[in-house]
Amino acid sequence: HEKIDIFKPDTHSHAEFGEAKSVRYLLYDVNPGEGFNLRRDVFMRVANLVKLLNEDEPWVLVLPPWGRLYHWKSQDLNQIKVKWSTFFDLASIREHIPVIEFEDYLKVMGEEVVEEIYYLQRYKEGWTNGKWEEKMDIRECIDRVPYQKDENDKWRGWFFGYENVYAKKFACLSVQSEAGNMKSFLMKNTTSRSVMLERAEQVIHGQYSEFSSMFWIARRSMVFAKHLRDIGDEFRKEYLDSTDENDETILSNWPEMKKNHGDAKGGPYLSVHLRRKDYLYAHKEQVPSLKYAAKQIKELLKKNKLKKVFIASDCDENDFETLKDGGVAIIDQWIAAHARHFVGTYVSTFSFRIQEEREILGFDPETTFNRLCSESEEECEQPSKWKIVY
Ligand SMILES: C[C@@H]1O[C@H](OP(=O)(O)OP(=O)(O)OC[C@H]2O[C@@H](n3cnc4c(=O)[nH]c(N)nc43)[C@H](O)[C@@H]2O)[C@@H](O)[C@H](O)[C@@H]1O
Repeated sequence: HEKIDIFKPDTHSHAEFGEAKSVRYLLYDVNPGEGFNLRRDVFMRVANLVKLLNEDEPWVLVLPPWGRLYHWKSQDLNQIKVKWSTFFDLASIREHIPVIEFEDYLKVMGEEVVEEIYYLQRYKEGWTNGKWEEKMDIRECIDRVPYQKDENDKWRGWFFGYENVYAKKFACLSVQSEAGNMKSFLMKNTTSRSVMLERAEQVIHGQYSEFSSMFWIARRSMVFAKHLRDIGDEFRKEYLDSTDENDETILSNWPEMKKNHGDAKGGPYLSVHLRRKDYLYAHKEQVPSLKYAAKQIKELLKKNKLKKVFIASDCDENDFETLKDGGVAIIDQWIAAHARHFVGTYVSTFSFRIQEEREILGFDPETTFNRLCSESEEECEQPSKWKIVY
């Protein structure tokens, strides 16, 4: 079973670690309230942790099936146990680290089990003396945790909708840490074949922030699945006169792809990410009315000498048909990422992911780091420019 071929021959082979070190599996999950695009950010942190672990031991990251997402409202679609390959190109991710789908992990284990779970939580006492200090300690659980021991001493909880899965060990771990610093904890304090970090969003990027190449390597490896890109490309061609050849947005294998700002021209359209729903009350000071959004869009079209606009939105009118909600959102992002000029919504991670995609494609940052303003803002601060680093 261990021989499942997820280690690319050119990265880490089992032999490199000697026969004594058998493969270990890292699982993780995120607070159920978090949206798709924040989850992608958490993936990057955990992926880089696995990258670091692989310097010393062969670890494989188990990709947490998508499902039960707060924003995925289409009722008639079966939206749990959704594989990562539905949305992402696993071969591209494997150029960075070894990964495996949860279903395949269960097959490898031969039993529906996770050996140990650490439920990450904050420190009860908060930050002491106001300064950040890296630390982690096994502590009593602060919140009521969604895992309980059954009569056979098996820990039961939500394992992505797989009902028979259980854990052998469970503990709460208070953390104030960069993801990368979990490495020594895992190597010193755990020995089981599989370890799960629950509430993985508790660890931060740290030195692997947007400003470092490590962040961007993980980000670049998250290539969208080809079947979704194809739908987006078809749409661009048919309705927006946009092709990669004309727009200079040809995607190559990410480790070889290195673009300069301004290399990409983009399709002859303006793209807008117009976030509505919860943002209408959560960020009401910074989110425009539809009328004011239309006014800004008209001005931008004129200024950029463009005639067409592509609007990605979570507004109710969208007809999602039979595509899964996550799939539609990816196609929206893909199309928005290929426009000559982009304007997003204040602090939306959905907009941030589009901006990163445009950095990878090589757009001039002036065409990327923009957002819509609300009529009530006196000063409409534009997003910071998180430029790609190689
Ligand atoms: C700070 C963060 O704010 C977050 O929202 P935010 O950033 O907009 O970004 P997301 O976390 O992705 O949440 C928005 C979700 O709404 C849908 N959605 C938003 N915009 C569009 C769009 O243009 N087209 C389509 N098709 N779908 C869209 C999509 O399912 C997406 O995952 C919270 O969800 C996070 O958990 C976190 O708290």
